Amino acid sequence: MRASLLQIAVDPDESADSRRRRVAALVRERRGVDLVVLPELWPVGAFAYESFAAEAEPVQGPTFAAVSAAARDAAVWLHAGSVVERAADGRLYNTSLVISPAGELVRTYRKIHRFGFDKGEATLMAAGDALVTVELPASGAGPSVTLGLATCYDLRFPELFRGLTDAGAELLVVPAGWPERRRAHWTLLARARAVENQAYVLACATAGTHAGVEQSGHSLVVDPWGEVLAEAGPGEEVLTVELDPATVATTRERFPVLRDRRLGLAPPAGL
Ligand SMILES: O=C(O)CCC(=O)C(=O)O
Repeated sequence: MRASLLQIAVDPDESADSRRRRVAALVRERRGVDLVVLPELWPVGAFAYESFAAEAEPVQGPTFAAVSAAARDAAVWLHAGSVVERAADGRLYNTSLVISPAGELVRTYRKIHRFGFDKGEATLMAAGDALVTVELPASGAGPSVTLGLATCYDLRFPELFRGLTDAGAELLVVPAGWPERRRAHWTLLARARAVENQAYVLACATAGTHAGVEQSGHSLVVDPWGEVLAEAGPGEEVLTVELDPATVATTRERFPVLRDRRLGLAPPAGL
């Protein structure tokens, strides 16, 4: 299968509406690939905390309207990155959307680990509490493949990814708005999650600078052996890779580390 990661620049001189139109046009250009992935909170900017409330939208709000039509026109599966969701009870969530080639919303994922410690997203947004996978059905000569969903800061929590692996995930998809100053962690953790779960990692970051935070760019795709198949530079870029989902099963068969897990170990003895 072919996948494209759209590493979108998020800069303050472009409105969310203008970026939605621009991103929809980029998605339309991806006709012919199977899966397109967008970054975290690209309409508003992951660090534009002051704009979260004003730019919050329902799951099927303006971002969904713009990109679902583009997914349908291009006939691609679209992981649309995330939006600031305003839920029915008024709470905000960092919510990812997965859209079918027919333009239908098939799955949402509310970011589980909120970034900022006692500030920013961690105080402005509510946390999701459910693991989410989505199976893309077989198409043409390609087999079905199961995506496991995570968002940005989630990348630091290996147990979430192990849970996705246990639920059958073969491609771990991680939209992000990762700061440049911690880029070394981004690439290291993306490779670690691929190696330890023997799965593909598709990690799609933003570029540009917003709210004074320079974004890392350097989206990357890692194979189940931990090899980086492709890595973007710092600016806006489309990264397209060829993946073979069968590699996940063959890697797990030939080097069956997951089989050697020891669950239910006794806790350390007390004093
Ligand atoms: O963990 C990090 O260093 C960055 C996380 C982050 O920026 C986010 O989750 O929005």
